[in-house]
Amino acid sequence: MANSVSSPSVSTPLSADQERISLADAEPQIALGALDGRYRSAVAPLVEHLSEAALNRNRIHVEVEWFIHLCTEQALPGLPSLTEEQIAGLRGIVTGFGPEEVAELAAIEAETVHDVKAVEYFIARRLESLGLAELTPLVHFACTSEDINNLSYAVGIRDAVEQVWLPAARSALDGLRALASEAAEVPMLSRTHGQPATPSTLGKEIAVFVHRLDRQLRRVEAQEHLGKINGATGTYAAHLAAAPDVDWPALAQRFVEKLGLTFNPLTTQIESHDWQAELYADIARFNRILHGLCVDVWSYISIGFFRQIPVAGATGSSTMPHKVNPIRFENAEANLEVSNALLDSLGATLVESRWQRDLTDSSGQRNIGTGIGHSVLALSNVTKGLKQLDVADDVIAADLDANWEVLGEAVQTVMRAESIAGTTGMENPYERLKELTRGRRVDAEKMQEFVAGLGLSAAAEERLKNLTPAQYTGLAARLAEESARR
Ligand SMILES: O=C(O)C[C@H](Nc1ncnc2c1ncn2[C@@H]1O[C@H](COP(=O)(O)O)[C@@H](O)[C@H]1O)C(=O)O
Repeated sequence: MANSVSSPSVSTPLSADQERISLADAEPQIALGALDGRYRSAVAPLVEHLSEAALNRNRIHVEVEWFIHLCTEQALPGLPSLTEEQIAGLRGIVTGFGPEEVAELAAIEAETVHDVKAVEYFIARRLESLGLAELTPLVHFACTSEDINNLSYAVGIRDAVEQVWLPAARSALDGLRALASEAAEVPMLSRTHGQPATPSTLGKEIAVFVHRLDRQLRRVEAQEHLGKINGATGTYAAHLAAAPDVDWPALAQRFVEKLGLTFNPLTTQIESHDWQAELYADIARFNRILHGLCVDVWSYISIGFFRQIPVAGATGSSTMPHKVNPIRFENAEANLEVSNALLDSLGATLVESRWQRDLTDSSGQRNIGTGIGHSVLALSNVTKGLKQLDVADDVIAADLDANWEVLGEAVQTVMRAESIAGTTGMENPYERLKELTRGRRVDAEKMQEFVAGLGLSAAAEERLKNLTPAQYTGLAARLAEESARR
């Protein structure tokens, strides 16, 4: 039979010949990325530490402190002692670095086509008004750009993690701890392989995540931030050429430690970035565990174990008015995945550099803020999502009551103990319970009838007669409570 479907129209698409207002040229600029667009408010605190402007402010900070350090240490003949006022003036270049200065620096960089050289010229411009014009050669003295960059990144990453990521992670953990404690005694059917298994409590299952996330968080807290300032190939060659009698490694170490960093004594041109890879691996592992939590909570919501508290005025679905969707956890899942894609890539690529350096790390590191930003965004959504959950004890209880066969494990284990204690008739406990329960639904009556017919000792029979799936939770409540208190 001939095809009766007519061929598609070849008329011009509707918008092709229509003029549109350019979004790319709009002022103020429209963000390309989601973090600077719809999610800006959740990640704005990171701008202080990991934006390009913050990197430049940190570069100015490092250059200025190096200038002061060289004077304080009298590293070169002829260096003056700086007055308090001059030191304050120099540090004022850092504190006064705002939007106008960002634009000024960008204009200098447009000429130098070298970002760190632009910072050097920017500082030099300001020395005159501080009465320090004759010390212009001291700016960036004996430094290669990476001396400034590695220290600036280390300061920025440290501050971003300490002041933004860790507090966000701790907030999410506080929410989880509260849930673990609230649901510590709520018995819940477990599902291993997705099939009914020995019950637990909802709180204990959440506490497992708290415990795991907390361990990763402690690794992040303990992370060292390494820095170096040893010249173009890590040999202090220029330093020694200019001032042979100075103990430059010791002077450099004092400087790095003054910045609150750990001294790296041996490098090529670049700080090796191994500590960054360690940090990103730890954050990525934290992200992965949190992703697991989001998936589990999503699934518990889906089977009704959590009810979501509707937010006044909010809409679930654009067409199905009854719905409250678990969007906070879904958003977090997606952002944790994006975060890890970047953090994994950074961790893998930053630790390699050809010979004494290549510049791939420079371009890669521009994405640190985005990598950490997507994790911060996910954390903020998890924290919000947890606040909108209500434990549905009734649904969880009904699920448990429909699965008495999970007591099979308890009965066969008691029978083994009875057999060892000398009670007769306890042969083949596992096999007998398998016959009763495997792949079958067993209700309370059937299970109790089975137990009564076993010939157990009076004490064991009493214990099993009173056991329900809801009571067969072992130490789950205690484990959850102890963990929530830690
Ligand atoms: O102290 C130095 O500069 C030594 C030099 N190595 C470099 N070290 C650090 N930065 C350098 C280097 N080379 C270039 N650039 C400048 O890096 C910027 C790279 O820009 P992007 O690709 O956007 O990250 C961009 O601004 C580049 O100009 C060397 O020859 O070994």
